[in-house]
Amino acid sequence: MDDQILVVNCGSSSVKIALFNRSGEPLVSALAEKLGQQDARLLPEGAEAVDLPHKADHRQSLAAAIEWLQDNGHLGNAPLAIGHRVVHGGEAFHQAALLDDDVIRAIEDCASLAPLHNPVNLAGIEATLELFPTVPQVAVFDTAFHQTLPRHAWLYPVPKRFYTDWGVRRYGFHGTSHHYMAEEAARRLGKPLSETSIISAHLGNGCSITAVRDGRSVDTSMGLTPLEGLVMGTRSGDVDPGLFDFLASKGISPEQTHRILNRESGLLGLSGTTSDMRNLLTSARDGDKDSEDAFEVFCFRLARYIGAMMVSLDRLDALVFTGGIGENSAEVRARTAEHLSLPGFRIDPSSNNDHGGTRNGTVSAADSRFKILVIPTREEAMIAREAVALATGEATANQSKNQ
Ligand SMILES: Nc1ncnc2c1ncn2[C@@H]1O[C@H](COP(=O)(O)OP(=O)(O)O)[C@@H](O)[C@H]1O
Ligand SMILES: CC(=O)OP(=O)(O)O
Ligand SMILES: [Mg+2]
Repeated sequence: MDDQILVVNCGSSSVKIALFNRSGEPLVSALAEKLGQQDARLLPEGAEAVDLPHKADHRQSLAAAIEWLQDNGHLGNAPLAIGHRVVHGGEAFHQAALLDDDVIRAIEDCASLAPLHNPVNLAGIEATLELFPTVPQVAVFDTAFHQTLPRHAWLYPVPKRFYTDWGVRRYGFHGTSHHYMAEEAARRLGKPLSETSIISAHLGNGCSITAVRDGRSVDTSMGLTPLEGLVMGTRSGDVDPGLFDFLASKGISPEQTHRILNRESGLLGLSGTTSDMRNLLTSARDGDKDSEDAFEVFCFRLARYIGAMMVSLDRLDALVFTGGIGENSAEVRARTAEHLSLPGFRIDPSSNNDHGGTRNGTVSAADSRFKILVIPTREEAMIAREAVALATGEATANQSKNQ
């Protein structure tokens, strides 16, 4: 009972927790949502929703979620190890790290680069340190997998001192998911990871795309912060930097611009109604022009980035779709592939409609120049794996594969 691994993923308005056994098999998970609101609640997998304290914050929700796991017999006195998703690790972390005062300070130092993410990641860490002071805790960074980017891919063409003085560069995010995509694609293709080259499109609320060459991240769409790149639920992705000046001339402050580009743009900004792709597709099918626009811009920009990622590869074994949108939206995959007929991506409509369910995730047509795969992401399982490895010095069965 005391060999479970607890994984904590504190997002901007939610906390996801998941419990795994020591060999990395999932046991149970729960989502605490609407944090800071009147109706904050805990949604345990396969069980009744539980009300959280009025306007519960991350710490209170996490404590309530852990209590639920214990009261319902899923978790003993304490887990064997705890793994935390930490979004920004700057240049300090090329891999996961056991939490100590120095690591916590380094995460605090990166908070200004990921203001929506790192402070809540730290709140989760503080909460579990308080509850389980003797359990080893591990931080798994979104940025770590991208520390292999070549210099030409991470340097921005701005005065060099911005990098040397302030660390202004491309870091990249969702690395845990892109890393898993590369490993899982390699497994499905029957190749070693070190000989597998893919383009991985992680399309959730946040969206990013990564070129993985022979198992290493070589280009990625997110940058200094998780705002650059693709269109997202509420984030704009790439815009003309001239927009900042223009908005300032209209009396919009830098703080307002930050809020608009992070929270009021993307699918929400264009549709005017929703940041959620599922709702957007329903409105677009009902003929709502703004939702159609949002869908079209999302797919076009994604296709453009897929083309751009090919520049960093000398061979492409598969284009991989993942995340809530990538795994579930046949429309997004089909429309994106339509823009990519010149390089030779072709979707097989019937496999695409069942998300590759009968073909081991393959949704490309027989005459497609490149394989197209749908692979469900397993960020929490990857975090559990890293936590076991660091806390116990053991590699799990999964981890020794493909290396
Ligand atoms: N069946 C579906 N069709 C289209 N989009 C979907 C579907 N299911 C989920 N999504 C979309 O996936 C997105 C959420 O992705 P997810 O990876 O769960 O988010 P997060 O980044 O918060 O983990 C939302 O835009 C949601 O509408
Ligand atoms: C880095 C990032 O964008 O994360 P999320 O998709 O969880 O918002
Ligand atoms: Mg996600």
